[in-house]
Amino acid sequence: MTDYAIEARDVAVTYADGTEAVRGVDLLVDEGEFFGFLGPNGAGKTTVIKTLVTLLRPTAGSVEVNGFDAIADPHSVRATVGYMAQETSIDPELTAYENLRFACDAYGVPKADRTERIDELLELVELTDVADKVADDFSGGMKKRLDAATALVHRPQLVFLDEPTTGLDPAARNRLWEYFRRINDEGTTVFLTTQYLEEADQLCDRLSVIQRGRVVADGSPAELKRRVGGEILGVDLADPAASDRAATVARDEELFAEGATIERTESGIEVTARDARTRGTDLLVALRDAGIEVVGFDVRAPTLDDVFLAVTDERPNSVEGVGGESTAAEAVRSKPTGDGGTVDGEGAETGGTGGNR
Ligand SMILES: Nc1ncnc2c1ncn2[C@@H]1O[C@H](COP(=O)(O)OP(=O)(O)OP(=O)(O)O)[C@@H](O)[C@H]1O
Repeated sequence: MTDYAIEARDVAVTYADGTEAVRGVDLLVDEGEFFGFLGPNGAGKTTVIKTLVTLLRPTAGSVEVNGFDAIADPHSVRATVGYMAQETSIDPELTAYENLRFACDAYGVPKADRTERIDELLELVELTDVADKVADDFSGGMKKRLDAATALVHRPQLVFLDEPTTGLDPAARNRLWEYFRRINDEGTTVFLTTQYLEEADQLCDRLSVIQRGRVVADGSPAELKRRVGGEILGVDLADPAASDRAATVARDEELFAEGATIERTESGIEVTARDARTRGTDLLVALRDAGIEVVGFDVRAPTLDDVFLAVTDERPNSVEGVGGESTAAEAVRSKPTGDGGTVDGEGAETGGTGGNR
């Protein structure tokens, strides 16, 4: 047994059609941690989750979940995890209550606990009033809420939530966040993927970012934001078409510290720099001297959106860094220690195998 809820090393998954979905992924998640797993569409998040919950067998590498070997002992893994998949697992012909009772059966929840557990979960996901209605009549959001509840009936040691709040309105999302926090506070390890970076920021102790099947960054939200390399100065121009010229002005080596990045935006430019706040007014003066009219500006701390865009290089209209070779992407990718980082792995030839929960 380890103290890790998840210890995955050098994991590769190649699908039967030859798609190398995951390569050389290392993931170490501590017991009790609230862990976020982010990445663009098709990066390999669901493939990793399915491997961790034993629905897919890795092509290479080792996976231990809650101290059990996922390849040699998948049943023990499944008994100790909950999994809320992206695609619904609820039965549309059953009522909300019946779906939860069915999940209690499937997960072996003691009979004496079931009524209280189901009532609590129905209330949590705001379905108490429709407990006796069939799920087929539910909206997409209601189905999602019911789905989340079914993954939690057995109070698993570790729960995988694959985009659990997609499609929920903010109030329902907030209620789920509260519940996820509460179960995490009670000791449940949470492994979350989400398309809402604010959600990851609010909830997660630590994050990994996966891109094209490889982990490209990890750290706490605060660490990752620090690695963006300073604060972000946004400048709005009267004529956004002047953003090229404005970027050239901002690239002047006299202006910002080494490592700054300048990017064009729809309304002007954005400068990410350690000294963005103190040197911002110098940039405004330089722009005025160049005959470029500024209509607004602000300085803000980086968000996880900035981290994500920097690390995945997906921010449009990116302009090269100034006065040095470092860019925001490189800064975020560089890690102080070697654990949990990117490891090159060879794709093996066998495809993944499916299984049941
Ligand atoms: N059954 C499959 N057979 C072949 N390729 C697959 C299969 N499932 C997924 N893939 C491919 O593997 C890669 C990773 O997919 P995966 O669903 O794990 O990504 P993801 O990060 O979860 O994406 P999303 O955010 O869109 O759900 C993609 O290129 C995808 O097309």
